[in-house]
Amino acid sequence: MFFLSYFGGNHVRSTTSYYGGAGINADLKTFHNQQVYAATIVVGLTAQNTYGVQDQYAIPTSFISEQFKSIANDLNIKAAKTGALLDAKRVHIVAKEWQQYELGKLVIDPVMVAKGGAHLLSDEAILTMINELIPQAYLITPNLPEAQVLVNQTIKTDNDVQQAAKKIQKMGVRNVLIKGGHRSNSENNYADYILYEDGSFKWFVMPGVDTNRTHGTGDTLSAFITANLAKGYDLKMIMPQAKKFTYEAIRQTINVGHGHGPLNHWVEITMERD
Ligand SMILES: Nc1ncnc2c1ncn2[C@@H]1O[C@H](COP(=O)(O)OP(=O)(O)OP(=O)(O)O)[C@@H](O)[C@H]1O
Ligand SMILES: Cc1ncc(COP(=O)(O)O)c(N)n1
Repeated sequence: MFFLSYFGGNHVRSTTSYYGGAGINADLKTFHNQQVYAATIVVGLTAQNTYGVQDQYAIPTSFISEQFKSIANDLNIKAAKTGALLDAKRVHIVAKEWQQYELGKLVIDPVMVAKGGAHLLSDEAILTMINELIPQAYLITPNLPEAQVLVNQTIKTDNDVQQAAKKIQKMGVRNVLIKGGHRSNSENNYADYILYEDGSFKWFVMPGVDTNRTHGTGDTLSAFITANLAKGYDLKMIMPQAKKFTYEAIRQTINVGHGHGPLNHWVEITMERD
């Protein structure tokens, strides 16, 4: 799924999940926290909770196109993000519609597999994403397993991460953020790596929080970035605050559900204030 947000002329988008922790819900909560107006284009629905994804339902492509038209004919969109796009047909329609309209900066969160193991992007959709969507994007934010699939290589060392980011950038996306939530180091730190469009790069390192309440961490990080791109902030300024927001949303835990719980989207980290 996939959706949009809007702030006095700005827009964002993402995925859906209906118990409230990941996908569209994590995105909407983050956009609201960051004070951007959020609107959505829903590409698919999931039945899920903190135990996992129980079912999913793909929205007909004609209806996805109709949603694009409704949004583009009315709102002044400045940035948008994708979430789970499910299959090749849906990646194709999103890429095609994106090309038609002026919708600002596109952030791709290439959601492939949910924490519980459910596949939210088919194998054949990955090629469509590489060929049709990635070349249109301002930023892509794969986690380590997703980066491995995109480059078709195992990623173990810091050097592997850097090489993978270069390879993904060559696919046509301007900036590449490889999230490190699936690989803590010997000091229990999680390191995210970003390769910027000017060729410079940076590692963002934060201590690991010992918790299983990490449902929607990637959605939250990419939604924070998208919201602040919509507000006009520079990506290099946004990154440290995005990492801090996600870290605090994990650390200041809330007790919801019995499995992989959601983050705390009430934390107060903004671009203006720590
Ligand atoms: N236990 C943790 N403690 C601290 N930071 C974490 C932890 N788990 C993940 N992170 C951070 O959360 C962000 C998201 O990374 P991650 O690799 O988990 O994304 P993801 O797998 O796409 O998440 P999701 O699929 O839940 O949306 C990164 O900044 C990562 O470093
Ligand atoms: C619709 C949707 N989008 C994204 C995720 C990723 O979140 P996680 O990996 O934490 O399960 C999800 N579970 N559901």
